[in-house]
Formats: sequence, C-alpha cells, structure tokens
Amino acid sequence: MADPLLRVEALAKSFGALKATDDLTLEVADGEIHALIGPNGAGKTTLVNQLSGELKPDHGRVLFDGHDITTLPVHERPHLGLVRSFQITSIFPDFTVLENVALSAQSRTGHSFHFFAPVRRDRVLNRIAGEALAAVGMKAEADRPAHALSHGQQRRLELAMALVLKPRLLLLDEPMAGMGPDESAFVVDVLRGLRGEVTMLLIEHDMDAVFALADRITVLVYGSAIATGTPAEIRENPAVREAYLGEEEPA
Ligand SMILES: Nc1ncnc2c1ncn2[C@@H]1O[C@H](COP(=O)(O)OP(=O)(O)OP(=O)(O)O)[C@@H](O)[C@H]1O
Repeated sequence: MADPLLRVEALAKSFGALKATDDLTLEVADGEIHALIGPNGAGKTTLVNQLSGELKPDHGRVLFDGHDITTLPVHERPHLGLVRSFQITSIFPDFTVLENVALSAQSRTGHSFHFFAPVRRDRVLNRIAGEALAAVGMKAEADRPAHALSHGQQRRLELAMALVLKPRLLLLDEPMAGMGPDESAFVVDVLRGLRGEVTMLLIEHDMDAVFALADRITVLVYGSAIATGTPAEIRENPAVREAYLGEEEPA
C-alpha cells in the first residue's frame, strides 16, 4: 500500500481497568471508504474521539499524512483536512440552514463570528453553502431555521457543514442513525458519490450501508482490531462471524 493517509500506531486508552482502545494499529488509505464495525462497547467512538483530538490517548501515535498529530488540539485538525462530522452541538439552532453552512465554510478561512454580518451577504460563501446543501439534498430547507429540521435533516446539514471544510479525511460516526430507510439510502448515495474525492472512516451499525459503501472494513472487538479486509474477506472471516456478525449475515 502507498503511504496511508491515516496511521494509528499501537494506540491505547483505558477508562480505569477497562481498555477501550487496546494496542490498536490501523491504516486508512488515501481515497478509500474504510468502515469500522464491532459490537456495542468495542471502542469505535473512543477511537474516533482520539482521532478528532477530543480524547487524549494513553500511549501510541496518530499519524495524518505523515505528521504526528497525537497531541494536536481539536480545532487545529480541520485545518489539516481531518474533519469530524455529526456533532449536533456545532449547529446554531436559530440560524438558517444556509447560514450554518456558510459559517462553517467561513471558518475554513480562519475568520471568527464577529464577521457574521458580512457572511450573510458574502456571495461566494453563500454559493459554496448552496452547493453543499444541494449535494446532501437540502436545498429546499436553506431558509429554514436549523432547529426546525428533523433529526435526519440535521445530520445531513452537519454533513454539508463538514463538506465545505474540504476534508481529506472525513470521520463519520453513525451518519445514518435516526434516519428512515429512504433517507438512509439517500445518504449512502451521497457518500458513495464522494468516493475518491474524500477519504472516509465510517462507523455505522447499519450493515447493509457498511457493506454497500466500504472498500475495506476493520472489525474492532474489546478495543483491538481482529480483522481488516474487503467486505468479501470480512464476510467470510470465521473470527469475525463468531465475534460479531453471528446469525445476522449482511446481504
Ligand atoms: N468517558 C468514559 N468513561 C468510562 N468509560 C467509557 C467512557 N467512554 C467510553 N467508555 C467505555 O469504553 C468502552 C468503549 O465505548 P465506545 O463508546 O467507544 O464503544 P462503541 O464501539 O462506540 O460502542 P457503540 O457501538 O455502542 O456506540 C465501553 O465499555 C464504554 O462503556
């Protein structure tokens, strides 16, 4: 494999006696959609929290594009292209959908919210925001206040807010959670359309979505990776079947 975009090396994180991340090594190749699956409590979110910088590892390293970012502050990671989506807290509920995306686009340039008035009038930011909303099927909602959106629409708004940051690696923690089948299928299509353009690390419990999207899958159990491979390899892997997939075979 060429140099990976993301390399997690011997990462470890404990909560008391519980090893939530246990000597984990993982590589995400440039351009791939890499899914992370595993039973409840396997440590998926704990890993993403360490990649986004919200949680400090006890040991090990996180290398992004060859740079050691293990201790880099949260807010500096998006500037390198490492972006986490689906953080409801990042939405301003009283601002419109378009304004939220425009603000996110503006944050790329490093300006603060003191400049919000100009943002409303900034044609370039509004165009970029409008395109991102169209990409996630939310153009019709542009002028609605964010608080009026359904849960699924908020998640699509967050995806648009992440996309305008021009991520190189997008961390997606259960992007389809709380969505009905149609909306979920739509988001799968959106993510599939981004393949090759945006590298993704995807945590998702919807196995149909995972097997439809992923180029490679890593299976976490008790904080360790028990297997990494293509969907076909993972489907056939006896240890995976025993540990995780059980009777519920993906289509
Ligand atoms: N802040 C914390 N303090 C103590 N224990 C924690 C903390 N965060 C997570 N854990 C524990 O670490 C383990 C891994 O949790 P994590 O949320 O990362 O798993 P997960 O694979 O994302 O699970 P799920 O699929 O249910 O979301 C669990 O046993 C959880 O209870």
